[in-house]
Order: sequence, then structure tokens, then C-alpha cells
Amino acid sequence: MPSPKAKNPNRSGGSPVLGGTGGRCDFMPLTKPLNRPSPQSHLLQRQGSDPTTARLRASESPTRRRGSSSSTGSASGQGLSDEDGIRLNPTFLGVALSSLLAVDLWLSKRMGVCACEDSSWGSVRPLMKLIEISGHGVPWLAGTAYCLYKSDTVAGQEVMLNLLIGLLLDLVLVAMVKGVVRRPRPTYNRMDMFATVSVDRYSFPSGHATRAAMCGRFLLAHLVLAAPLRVLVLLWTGLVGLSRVLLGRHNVTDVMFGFWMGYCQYNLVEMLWLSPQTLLGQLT
Ligand SMILES: CC(C)=CCC/C(C)=C/CC/C(C)=C/COP(=O)(O)O
Repeated sequence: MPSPKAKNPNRSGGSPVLGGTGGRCDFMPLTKPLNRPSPQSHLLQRQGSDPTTARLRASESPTRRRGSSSSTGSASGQGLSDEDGIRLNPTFLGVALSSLLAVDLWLSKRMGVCACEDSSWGSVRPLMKLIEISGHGVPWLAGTAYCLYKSDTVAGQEVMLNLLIGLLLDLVLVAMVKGVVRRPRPTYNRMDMFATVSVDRYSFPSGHATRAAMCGRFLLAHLVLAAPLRVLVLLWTGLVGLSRVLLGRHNVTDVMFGFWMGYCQYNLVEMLWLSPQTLLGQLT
């Protein structure tokens, strides 16, 4: 049976959505774009899972009061905000995602113990910033370019050239995802990072985490390293990711996704691998 909203004569269309109030099949207006939920709507989600309660709380919020002239009653249909559209029809995936994000924000804030000098672990901040620089794009690009220039074996040049390609690919892919997702950095982050570009005001995914994961895999696969050094590479990768959250630069999910993305980027580098044979084949 359709929900009371379906009785609204102003509605021009709707689609059934499973998981509506009380497990019924509710209708969601097709004419209204479903924007990403605002931070406020996450708050609403956390304050009460009951959609009716959430709607009532939304009508008490200052933003709703300010714009109350256009939203005098949800029954009119015109007064429904995008938030209402989403909150009245919470899908399982929506609730799961909102819960994950709420846990992510809470955990990240608790872990941001080096976010500034006055933080509880503020004295460790300089060490965390050193780890940050060790995973920054500039030293990696400059170091790889230098090794490529200095390398006097074809094998060495091949490895360095492909690492350079991987690093550039990483910058482009991370910039694209950051530009699309546009998740702001945590509010408690101090934007005092060395050499950033415009998309670096966004947080998802962590560019340091993608680079650490990709370079870590690259080093383990292409350098002949003794066991302690292999452990050190793994440790460094983990520390770069952890330092992003401790410094308050990122939320945990930014780093987790960054690790996964960097891991996949390495597969891409392997797929696109440029060998002297490939290069010579291209030239002849
Ligand atoms: C050649 C060229 C375009 C170099 C750009 C290198 C550069 C400025 C990379 C940015 C590195 C950076 C600050 C990434 C942000 O990392 P998150 O972990 O904070 O996302």
C-alpha cells in the first residue's frame, strides 16, 4: 500500500523504494534530485533512526527555520527537502553507509592526537610530519627522476622509468577521485602541508596512502631486499597511512581506500609496464 505521501496530487511521478517506513514500499519523488546528504542530515540520522522523528528534528533546525516560508508542510509535496526524500526512505545501504561514516568521523577525531602542538600527542607531531614528507610526491618524483638519470644499466632504467610513470599516474588518479568526491578534510586539520595543489584541500582518498601502498608494492616486487628491509618497507607503508589520521589530515576511510587504490594502481603499472622491447618496438 502506498504511503500517505503518494496521496499528494502535486506529485508528477514516483518510484517504489523498498525499506520504507515499517518495511512498506514507499514512494520517492522522481522529480527531486537526490543530493548527497548534508552533514546535518548525518546528524539527523544519528539522532534517531525513526524517519518521522528525524523529520520533526529537521523542522526544528535553524536552517529549516530560516527557509520555513517554502516548507510549511510536507503534505504539500512542494515543501519536501531533499533530506526528507532520503530520510523518509532509508535504504539498507544508506543506513549502513551513514553508520560507517559516523563511526569513521568519531574514530578519526579520536585518533587525531597529533593534529596540533596542543593535542594530547602534540610532541610527536614533528616525527609524524617527517613521515609525511617521506611519503610526499615531490621527494618521490625527484628521487626517482634522479635515479633514472644516474642509472647506468638498462634494467635499472626500466624499473625507474616505470616507477616514475606509476607516480605520475597516481597523482592524476588521486586528483580525479578527489575532484569528484570532494570530501573536505577534517575540520581539526591544520593546513600546513608542504607543497600542495588545489585538489589537496579534499580528503578522499589520501594521496600519501595511495603512494605508500603503490611504492611499497613496487619496491617489494622490483628490488632485491633482505628480509629486515622488506619488513621496513611494510612498516613504512603502514606508518605513512597511520600518520595521516594522527596528524588529523584524514579520516580513517580516506586512508583505507587510499591503500586499496594504491594496491590496485600497482596492478595498473604492471599492466602498462614499459620494457626496452616495448620501447624499441614503438620506435621501429
Ligand atoms: C610534477 C608535479 C605535478 C608534482 C606535484 C607533486 C605534489 C605537489 C604532490 C602533492 C602531494 C600531496 C601534498 C598530496 C596530498 O596527500 P594527502 O595524503 O594529504 O591526500
